[in-house]
Amino acid sequence: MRADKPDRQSRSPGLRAAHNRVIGARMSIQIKICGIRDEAAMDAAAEAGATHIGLVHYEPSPRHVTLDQAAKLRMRAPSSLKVVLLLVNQEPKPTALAIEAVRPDVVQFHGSETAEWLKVVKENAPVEVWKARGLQNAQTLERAKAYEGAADMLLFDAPAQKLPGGNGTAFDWTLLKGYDGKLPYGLAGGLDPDNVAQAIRETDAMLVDTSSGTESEPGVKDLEKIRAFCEAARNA
Ligand SMILES: O=C(O)c1ccccc1N[C@@H]1O[C@H](COP(=O)(O)O)[C@@H](O)[C@H]1O
Repeated sequence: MRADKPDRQSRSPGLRAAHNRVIGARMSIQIKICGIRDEAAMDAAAEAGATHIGLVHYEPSPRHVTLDQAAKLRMRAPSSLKVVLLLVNQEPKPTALAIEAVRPDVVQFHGSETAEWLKVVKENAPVEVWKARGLQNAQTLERAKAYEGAADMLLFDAPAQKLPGGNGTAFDWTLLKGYDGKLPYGLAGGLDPDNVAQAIRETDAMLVDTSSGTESEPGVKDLEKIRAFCEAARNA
């Protein structure tokens, strides 16, 4: 399923998959490069055809950017890129301040935020809301349905480790074959230029997201890997 289909949320997963198989070649996957910390990486992502960049505002992460740095990158972002602000378990006031300072297109909640909390954010700010979920088994997939009506998209990632995300580990994508929820989903966790095409072919994800897989070391983007990731995703 791809985001540019207006009826995507009402289509059953079985029909969605069939739809992708029939016209997938004409529809484009959305590509997010997360952990952007400077303009060179942002420009490389835009030139390579990424649709989204992620700015991680989470101090324990090697990709952390301050609100000031995030706001500057946001202001200089090319119009082809949607800017995603990544937050982890922020209290209501810091969340509101972060959204006001950065003015992102999307907020990605990557902690244990509840559906009720996401609804409050959506009611108060003109942003798209994504909820990341670490996927362990069929039960965690089922529990993700709690975000229907609260989030615009789910982002399935590997279960949390040292960090809640950004650990460079993949999960068992076959779990997603059992997904029968109403929300569209994106795929994250250990994606890199070598496995992203397979991930797109084997799942019904509308977006692929990479952080570690496009770095030379934690927190340092590799521009060549960004290009290779986008090319592999576009050609999948
Ligand atoms: O990138 C981070 O440092 C990060 C920190 C805290 C929460 C999420 C984080 N990143 C997100 O994690 C997934 C997977 O990343 P990876 O490709 O496996 O490194 C992705 O959604 C990032 O946006």
